[in-house]
Amino acid sequence: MTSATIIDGKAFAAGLRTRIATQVATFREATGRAPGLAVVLVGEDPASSVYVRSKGKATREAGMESLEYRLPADTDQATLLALVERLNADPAVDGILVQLPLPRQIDAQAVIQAIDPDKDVDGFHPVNAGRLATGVEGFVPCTPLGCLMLLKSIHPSLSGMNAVVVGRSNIVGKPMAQLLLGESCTVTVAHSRTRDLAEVVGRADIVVAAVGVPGLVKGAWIKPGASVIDVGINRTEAGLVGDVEFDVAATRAGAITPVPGGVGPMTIAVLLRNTLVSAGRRAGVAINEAAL
Ligand SMILES: Nc1nc2c(c(=O)[nH]1)N[C@@H](CN(C=O)c1ccc(C(=O)N[C@@H](CCC(=O)O)C(=O)O)cc1)CN2
Repeated sequence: MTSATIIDGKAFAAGLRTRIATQVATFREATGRAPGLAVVLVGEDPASSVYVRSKGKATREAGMESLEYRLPADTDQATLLALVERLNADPAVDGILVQLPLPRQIDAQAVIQAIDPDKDVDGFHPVNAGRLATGVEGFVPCTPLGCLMLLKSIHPSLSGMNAVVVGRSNIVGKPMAQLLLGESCTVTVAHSRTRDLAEVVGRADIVVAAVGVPGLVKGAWIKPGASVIDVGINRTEAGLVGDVEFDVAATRAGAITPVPGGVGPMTIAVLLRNTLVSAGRRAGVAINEAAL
């Protein structure tokens, strides 16, 4: 029996997108132009193509300008870097995003590092990782910031809570840990070499699972009443599943995100938020971030 509150990320993201659209309209009145987001897709990975299409649609629905660049799968690194340089120099572009994963002939780190950190609305550039780690204003990666927003909708203060992040990727695990530390949580980052994961997870008031292994986090490990955020999006024969064994976890957790409809929709909504914030900073127009 499900006893947990199911955190409706789809509804939360829809509300965020509406609030963003309101401030985009104000920005347009003040500047006479729309915030611009450039999205670059290399190749035809089916999931990436869907995400890029969704980003373009959401960008336009928020009243922003969407610039889409679709390059063939055999694009070489120099061509991609030249496009990034062009976008860096374009005053109509407030945010640049190169969809990941990239084909193997391209060094993703080199591409990320070529993006102007002040247009890096993905928050993947090492400058933005450093800003997050040191508490300086920058851009925070969309998925972990979306997870934090969902958590704060349940617990307005996270101070003093034990948080366990399962996964140590640069895109989710590490920035998630930094964000939770910034909220005064006691943070543990668990990974593939962690001993006794069950015991580590069992101590957590907050569990964020971001490993990409279907059902790795067992429901029986969850401390009764804990909040569980499942970042996993795994395509299996049974359909789309997360990293958490949802059915059992939902009988123990206080609150839990579903897959799909939990964290996923927040990724695109936060991308729009970061683009609006970037446009505001670049144009010297105040954006009310607290109202987003
Ligand atoms: N440059 C980037 N690349 C990638 C990112 C990113 O943030 N920046 N994240 C992911 C993919 N992603 C956005 O790009 C993304 C993933 C999932 C969803 C989403 O809404 N998921 C739905 C399920 C959709 C489905 O059926 O596949 C859900 O969980 O409900 C949106 C965006 C990797 N690459």
